[in-house]
Formats: sequence, C-alpha cells, structure tokens
Amino acid sequence: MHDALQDMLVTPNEMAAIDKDAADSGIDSFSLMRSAGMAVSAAALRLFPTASRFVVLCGPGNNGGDGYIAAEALAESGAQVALFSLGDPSKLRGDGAKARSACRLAVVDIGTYEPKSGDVVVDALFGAGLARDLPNSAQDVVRRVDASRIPVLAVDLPSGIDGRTGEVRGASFTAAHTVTFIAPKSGHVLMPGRALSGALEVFDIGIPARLVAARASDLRINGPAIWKQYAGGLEAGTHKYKRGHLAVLSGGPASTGAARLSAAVGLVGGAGLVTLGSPPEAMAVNASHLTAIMLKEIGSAADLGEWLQDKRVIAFVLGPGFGVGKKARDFALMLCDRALVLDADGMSSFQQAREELFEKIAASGGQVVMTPHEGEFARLFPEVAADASLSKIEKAQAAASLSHAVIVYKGPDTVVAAPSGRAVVNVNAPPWLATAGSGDVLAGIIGAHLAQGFPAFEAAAAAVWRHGEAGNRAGRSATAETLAQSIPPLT
Ligand SMILES: NC(=O)C1=CN([C@@H]2O[C@H](COP(=O)(O)OP(=O)(O)OC[C@H]3O[C@@H](n4cnc5c(N)ncnc54)[C@H](O)[C@@H]3O)[C@@H](O)[C@H]2O)[C@@H](O)CC1
Ligand SMILES: [K+]
Repeated sequence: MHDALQDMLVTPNEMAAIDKDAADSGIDSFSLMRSAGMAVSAAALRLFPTASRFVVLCGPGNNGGDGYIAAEALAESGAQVALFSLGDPSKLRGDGAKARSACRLAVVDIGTYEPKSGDVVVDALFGAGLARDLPNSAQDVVRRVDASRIPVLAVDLPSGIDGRTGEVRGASFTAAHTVTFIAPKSGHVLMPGRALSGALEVFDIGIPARLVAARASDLRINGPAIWKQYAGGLEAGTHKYKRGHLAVLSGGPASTGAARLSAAVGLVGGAGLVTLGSPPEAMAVNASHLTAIMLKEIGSAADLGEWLQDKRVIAFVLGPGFGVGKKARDFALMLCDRALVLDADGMSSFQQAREELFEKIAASGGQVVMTPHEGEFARLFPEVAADASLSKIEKAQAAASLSHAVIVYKGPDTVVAAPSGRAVVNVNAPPWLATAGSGDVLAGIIGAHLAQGFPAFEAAAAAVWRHGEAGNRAGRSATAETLAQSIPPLT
C-alpha cells in the first residue's frame, strides 16, 4: 500500500466523497462494485471451506449490490447459495440494480430466512450508508442469526454498526470477519464496532491513492509509523541527561504508591533520570521504597518554583495519587509551560476551574498531555461528553481544541488527539489492561517520552501503544507491577 495511506482511517462521508471523485475522474463505479463483490466471494470461499450453504442477505443500496455480485460469484464457483433481500429488489437503483440483474439466482424476502446449521451468512444489508437504526425486519434477522450462532461475513461493516462512531444502531450482526474496501472506517476501530467486526480485511478495489489522500483527514490507526522518527535518537554516545530528566510529583504519606509506580516506569520507558518530588511528610515512606529513582523534597509552590530553575528537568508527571485540590491546581499551572502529563487527580482538581488551566496551556506553548478515562472526561468536558452526536474520536478532538492540550481519551479504544485535529485510535490493548495502577504506568511512559524530547502527540501515541504491548506481554493476569516489567523497547 502507498505510504501516505498506511494505517489511514476514513469516515463514511469521506469515503462517499472519495467514491464521487473516483466516478468524476472517469473510473467506472460498477467495476469498483464488481471488485468489491468478488473480494467478498473470495473471502467467503477461503474462510469457510466447509460451509454447506452461503446465505447472502442483500439490502437496498450499494452494500446490497456488493452482495448480489458476491452471490453470483459464489454460485459460479459451485457453492450452494441462498439469496434474500431486505425490501423489494425491483426498487434497486444504479449500480445496485445492475448487480441484481447480473445475478441469476432467485431472491426471496428476508423475513422467510430460517437459519440452518452449516449456513454462513454474507451480510450485505447496510454498509457505509446506514443512516438510522436498522429496520425491524433486519433486527429480527440479526437476532435469529445470533441465536443460531451461524458465522457472519460482513460486507464493508456489520449491518447495524455506524461507520463513523462504531455504535450499534438498534442491533448489529456480530461478524467473524469483515471485508472492507480502500481503508478502514472509524467505526471499525471504535468500540463496540471493533469487537463486532471480527477480523478486518481491507481490500483495494482500485481507487487511486491520490484520490483517497486528497479527501482523508489526519486520522490514523496508532502504530510505530506515527512516532518512529523520534524513537531512533538514542545514539551510542548518549548520557543520562541527554536521555532526559523526568520528575514525578508524589502525594501525601498515605498515597505515595501511584507516583512511585509512574516514576519507576519513567526509567523503564527510557528517561535517563527520574526524580520523585515528595512532600516533607512523605519523604520517609518514599525513601524506604526507592533505589534508582532520586528523591527531592517538594512541599510547596515555592519549592517547585526553585526546582523549575533547573532546566535539565525536562518533563513532569502530576496527578497519580497526588490528591485533588488547590495544591494540585497551583502546581499544574506552574508546570504548563514545561512538558507535562496531567493525569488523574491533576485533572480532577480543575473540574470547577478549567478555564484557568486551558488559558494557561494556550498561553504557555508547552507540551501538555491530559489522560482522562471516561469519568474524568465527563467531569472536565461535560458538554462534549453529553453530545451524543459525536464519535469518541470527535469528542477527543473537541476536548483537545478546548483545552489546547493533547488528549489521551482512555478506554479499550483509546484515542489520542491534538488541538490541530490530528488523531490516532489505538487498537493493540487487551481487555485486561484495565487493572488498578494501569493509568499510572501509562502516565510514566508518556513522561519518559516527553523527557526524551518527543513532541506531546507522539509521546502520547507511542506510550499508549507500548502500554498496550506491555499488556499483551504481561498476559491475562497482568498487574500494574507486571505491566511495568513488560514494556517493550521503543524500536
Ligand atoms: N466506497 C466505495 O468506493 C464502494 C462502496 N461500495 C459499497 O457501497 C456501500 C455504500 O452504499 P450506499 O451508500 O448505497 O449505502 P448502503 O448500502 O449502506 O445503504 C443503502 C441505503 O439505505 C438507506 N438507509 C440507510 N439507513 C437505513 C435504515 N436504517 N433503514 C432503511 N434504509 C436505510 C439509505 O438511503 C442508504 O443510501 C458500501 O458500504 C460498500 O459496501 C462498493 O459497491 C464498492 C465501491
Ligand atoms: K454489511
């Protein structure tokens, strides 16, 4: 695939515009549909060699058109095929009508389909054009197929998944495999769409890369291509200050573990030096648990101000176990013009005072990363969280634009978004990554990258990816400690 298209994500609207540009440039749209349908038929034959019958369910638009092409090709290859339509197939238009007339099989109404053991469903009801909840007749079929546990091969998207948001519109098939075209859609990577799509195959139906690149926004699946240009900078002659000094600020004596975890991960993550800044009353407990990490007494804003004179301290992590309140706010506002990971209590402290923070970030030109999970996101960005029309990507982008910070909107489908609108969706995290202390580990990795001089967006994207890999390496019984020991090298 062309480099510019690597890991690209598009929305259904962008895809429709690309489609139109392709047609306007003289490409025959029916030949694109034929490629799509043939790819589906090939996938069905390859993935389900023991199917006793392929049941092709066709909808009223071009997704259905792909289904008619696939059905004809499957029958042509000698497979048993049964063809069902949602709505009257004589009402099909354009390429869909052409595809129907090129298919010799009889078609019957979808309401008559009774799932049988040995069936494989080819779901061509709705794809990128789904604009509202699935009609009741389609929801009924979804339930019948679900109940009978028949495997589903989805064309473009499992019918019922919104291609932009990944949300379920009324009901959705649970696909074993999805064949999509040109590029993955955001609905394939956002939950629950990702889980319901099964294995995703992207088939190139022959739209020129330049047409795709011209319409696509800066939205990608997260992976090493995003940050690799910053990852190779640790040349042989490096020394510890060159690899960057990270500071992590500890909470009081009863809550020091989270910050120590972030600090320990900071070293593993690649910072050359890590210092834990501790209030005086927590110095003893912190000292008794530290070896490679340095300790410095930071009790007041005056102490922090003095520490900030040392420009070799490149990056800060504020939040894990720190405590919610004025001290967190004062510290955060002082740190905005440095590289800062504002996590957990650091963010929650600004629930009633966010404007001051956002203005400071905007004015500072610093590199601030905020890492809200869903609850923290709703506290800091209530109006964005409540807007049901937005996808998770769009929510993260709106929050980044409001706050002027890079937003890591955490979850099984973590989105990293920059104020410019640039965004990545992370797909490598296993479900067991959601364990106590996991967020402290992530904050420490982001801090390590910032200390090494990564820009905030790349620091966050690389950290989210390494955190996901650490989860895969640590396995199902992962704890924050085993995660910290399982972080893979950057390159
Ligand atoms: N992107 C591309 O370049 C290509 C796309 N193709 C196929 O074209 C599909 C998109 O086709 P369409 O735009 O026709 O959209 P769909 O086939 O997904 O939807 C069909 C039509 O149904 C109507 N509709 C939407 N939601 C409905 C609902 N809940 N209940 C009842 N009717 C509803 C809408 O008018 C929509 O246009 C893709 O998913 C893909 O399968 C392929 O033919 C090959 C080329
Ligand atoms: K579909």
